[in-house]
Amino acid sequence: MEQVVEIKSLTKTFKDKNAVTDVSFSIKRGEVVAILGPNGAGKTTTMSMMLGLMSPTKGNVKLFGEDANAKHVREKTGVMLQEVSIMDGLKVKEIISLIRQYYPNPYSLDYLTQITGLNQDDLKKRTEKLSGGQKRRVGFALAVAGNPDLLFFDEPTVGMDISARKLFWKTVKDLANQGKTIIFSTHYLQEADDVATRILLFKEGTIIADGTPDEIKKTISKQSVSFITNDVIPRKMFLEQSFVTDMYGKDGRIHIVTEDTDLVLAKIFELKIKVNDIRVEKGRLDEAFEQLTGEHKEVI
Ligand SMILES: Nc1ncnc2c1ncn2[C@@H]1O[C@H](COP(=O)(O)OP(=O)(O)OP(=O)(O)O)[C@@H](O)[C@H]1O
Repeated sequence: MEQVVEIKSLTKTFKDKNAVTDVSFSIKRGEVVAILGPNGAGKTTTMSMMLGLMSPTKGNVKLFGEDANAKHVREKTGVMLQEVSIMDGLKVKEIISLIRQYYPNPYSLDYLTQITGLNQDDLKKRTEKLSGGQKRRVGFALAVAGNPDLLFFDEPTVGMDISARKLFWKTVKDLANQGKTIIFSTHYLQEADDVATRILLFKEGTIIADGTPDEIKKTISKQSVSFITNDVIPRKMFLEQSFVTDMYGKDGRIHIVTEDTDLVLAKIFELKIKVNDIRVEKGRLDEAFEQLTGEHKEVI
């Protein structure tokens, strides 16, 4: 299958701090890739380099086998950044029409209004009079206007209300079904789980996991048993059990990460530990995220 994005040994250093360190990956046509990671993990920096908006300190980026700034690469690429900046002084309809003109095979204005939920009143508004949420809808329309093969969205749903979000993801799925390649960053893990065919998980400037949401959940996120207790938990004894892989406290609950929740429950009952509100949890993406990025732990 055609490689749309190829990134080799990408590094970006700001003063003497590495924001991105030796990152390599490629993305094929039709993939929907979520870029996840905690704040400061290097997601935006990587996206900026992919788009040719920032030059790498080392390594290189190819989009459609060429430089991201090449004219016909730009014609095939649509972008919606975190800060949607739209030219003031124009009506929404005028700016969408203006952007459509740059492209050889743009979507119709009707299609763009339908997929973004902009109504006739919105189209007549001057861009500086738009609310934050309306601005994002316009930003989305502008990103898609040229009927691009490759779309980048940096935290696209921040500031969108629930109906705008729903419509946005429905459209992304429709665009993916048309064979478009889509790359987005988000802090809403459910969005990645629902929409992405692949997740790239960043931490401290490197990729620490790369796979489908199911692969990431299955291979890394273990099952766990969690509960509330006032008893002293024999931590060392639990950690010595072959089926226990981790144990930690979070939000007043003890979590025992395991390959076999039945054995953990049996142990709890055998030891007669007084526990309340027992929850047995199978792998979830947020757990995988927490385990992989180490964002959850308190010492117990
Ligand atoms: N222009 C800059 N100058 C100096 N340091 C920068 C610059 N841009 C980013 N950084 C640093 O690079 C690191 C990665 O930042 P980046 O914005 O790529 O993270 P991110 O994963 O997108 O985070 P967030 O989820 O908060 O948007 C951070 O430590 C950040 O402080």
